[in-house]
Amino acid sequence: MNFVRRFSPQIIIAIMVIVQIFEILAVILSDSRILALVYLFLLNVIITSILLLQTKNYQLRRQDFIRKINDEAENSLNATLDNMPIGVIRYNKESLEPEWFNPFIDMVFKGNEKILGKEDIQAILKKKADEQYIQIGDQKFVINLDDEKTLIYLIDATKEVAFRSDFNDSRAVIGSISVDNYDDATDLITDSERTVVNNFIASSLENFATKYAFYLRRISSSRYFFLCDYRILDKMISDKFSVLNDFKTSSAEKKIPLTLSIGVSYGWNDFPTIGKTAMNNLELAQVRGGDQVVLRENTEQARPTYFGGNSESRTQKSRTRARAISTALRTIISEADDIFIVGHRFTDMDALGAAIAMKVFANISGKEAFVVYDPEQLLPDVGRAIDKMNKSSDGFTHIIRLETARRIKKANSLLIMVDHSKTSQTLNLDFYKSFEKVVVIDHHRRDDDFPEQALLSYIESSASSASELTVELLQFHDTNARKMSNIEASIALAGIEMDTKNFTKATTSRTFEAAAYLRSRGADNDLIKIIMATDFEKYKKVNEIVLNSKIIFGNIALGVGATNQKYDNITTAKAADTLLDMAGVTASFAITNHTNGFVSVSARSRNGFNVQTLMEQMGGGGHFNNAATQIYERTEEQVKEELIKVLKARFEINE
Ligand SMILES: Nc1ncnc2c1ncn2[C@@H]1O[C@H](COP(=O)(O)O[C@H]2[C@@H](O)[C@H](n3cnc4c(N)ncnc43)O[C@@H]2COP(=O)(O)O)[C@@H](O)[C@H]1O
Ligand SMILES: [Mn+2]
Repeated sequence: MNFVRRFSPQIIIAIMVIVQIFEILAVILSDSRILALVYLFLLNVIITSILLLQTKNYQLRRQDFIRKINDEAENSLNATLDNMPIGVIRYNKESLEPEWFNPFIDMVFKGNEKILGKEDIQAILKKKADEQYIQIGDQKFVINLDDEKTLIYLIDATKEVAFRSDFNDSRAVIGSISVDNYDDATDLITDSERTVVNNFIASSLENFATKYAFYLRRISSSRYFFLCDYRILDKMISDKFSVLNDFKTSSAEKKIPLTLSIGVSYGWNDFPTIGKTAMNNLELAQVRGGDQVVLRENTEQARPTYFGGNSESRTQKSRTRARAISTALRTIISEADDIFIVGHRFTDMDALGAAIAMKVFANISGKEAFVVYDPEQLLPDVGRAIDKMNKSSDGFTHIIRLETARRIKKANSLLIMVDHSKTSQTLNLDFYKSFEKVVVIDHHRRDDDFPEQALLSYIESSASSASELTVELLQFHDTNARKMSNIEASIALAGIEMDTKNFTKATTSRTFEAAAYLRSRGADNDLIKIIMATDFEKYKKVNEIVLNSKIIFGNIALGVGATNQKYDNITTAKAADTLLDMAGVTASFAITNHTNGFVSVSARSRNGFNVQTLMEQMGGGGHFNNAATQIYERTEEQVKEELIKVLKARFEINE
């Protein structure tokens, strides 16, 4: 009864009064009832007609009204599209040509003296796929996409981005600086010379602080810390922490062999944990060989970024640390039921030699110890060494297979990881995970994939080999309780020989001391030669890679295996070793298809060329001049291209 609402109450009362009057008149004036009924009928017809007319008028007026509202809405939508600070673009799905856009888009693009074109649509769609803002002129826009209607909405986010960047820039940064090699460099000098060194360090670091305007504080002659915000850290990152090089160069000019290790962390609030992360980063920078910055945000999932690392590790002259580690290790071993020792995957001679030295160490402490190997990952020379051990007169040699180790391991057993510190490189990840107590002894630069709960870690990247490190620990623990057998000493010496390429690389006086100790324990050169002998067919395969090599960038040798052939680690490693022996070669790389389905790269270098960081960029690692990587789902050719790209970036060659 909508139409009734159109009459006001006064009109309805007036109509009803009139009707009432007419009805009274009709009854009074009519001579008969029939006539009265006729009058009343006519009256009803008139009233009904009035009401019907009223309804029709109302409906017509209502349609006009709706039409008017629609017109107004459309006008204001157009006005909004024309005036709102949001860009709308419709594009052709196939050609990506723009079909229509609102005046705002016209204004943004014209303001930048551009006409919206297909390439702009492509750029917008790409940015959207990368979940990024698009920058047009000085403005930044968030992109919203309606795929179905091929509509792009660009929402101005310039202020939001600026605000966010201001916000991020104000994150707190804590840095911890340590001068590498300070103790050794100042050990034997006079007090006045030491003052010169201290002044040099202080003034260099003050210059660093003034250049970037951060707060620097000295803790001791070789330790400093600094505070700043992310805006300042960002500048240091852009300069790739040039302070490392500046410091190294000017200290070399002054004939002071010093470098810096810096640990930096940043984040929101929680300053104690930012500081703690910075300290952990500093430790990581030092064990990776120093002369570098390790930067990691103070969040669980953040990964470290490395800068520098362009110096080879300096030998720690002092053996105090080795003695302290030897003592700490003795305590840990004495608290365990028994000891299991593992090397890395495809355990090599150095890992086996180190494991055997650790087995003897545990035996001297009165504990039963087992060297674990995996027959599925057995290198020929390691296989020969294990055979020799098993045939020796020592009886049960305690060199056991992985499956046996799994069976006999106890809840309170200790795992010693030798010659590796990355959990991803351990002989068997599940076996590693089954231990609550872990010790790590390694000569590789430490990486982030480090065992979380290591009770003790002894990482000395300046040592030639893991065998050298463990033999040194053993020397501090040598008693008459249990002596190394001839075969054990031979295998440990074979480990040192393998990693030093027969004492031609990475040796220090400590390497020769360890070797001399092993000789005194009966290490036998003939036996070592038999164990380390090269298989004739393997030798031919090494040559296959060497013959298929060329010199790139003037002094880099790059050898590639035959595409239809598969090679094992050692063949690839030996090819890289051989290539490095060529005259004028500073670094060598061998790329092959590995028997296990990935593409393998072995990298070797000399003269201060860091191949570790190169291999890290390609997902691998290793040491400063002996590194490698394994790459899945790529061809040899693709890996070669990637390596060349990484080398170009190293040499700052633009494509
Ligand atoms: N993914 C990785 N992450 C971190 N570090 C890695 C990774 N992959 C390899 N590495 C480390 O890189 C170096 C070099 O490895 P490589 O395979 O090129 O060479 C090693 C052995 O294959 C090789 N080797 C073993 N036996 C012999 C032998 N009889 N003659 C010649 N060469 C041999 O020597 C390298 C052993 O190096 P070590 O383990 O550091 O002692 C290496 O450090 C990997 O751990
Ligand atoms: Mn090894």
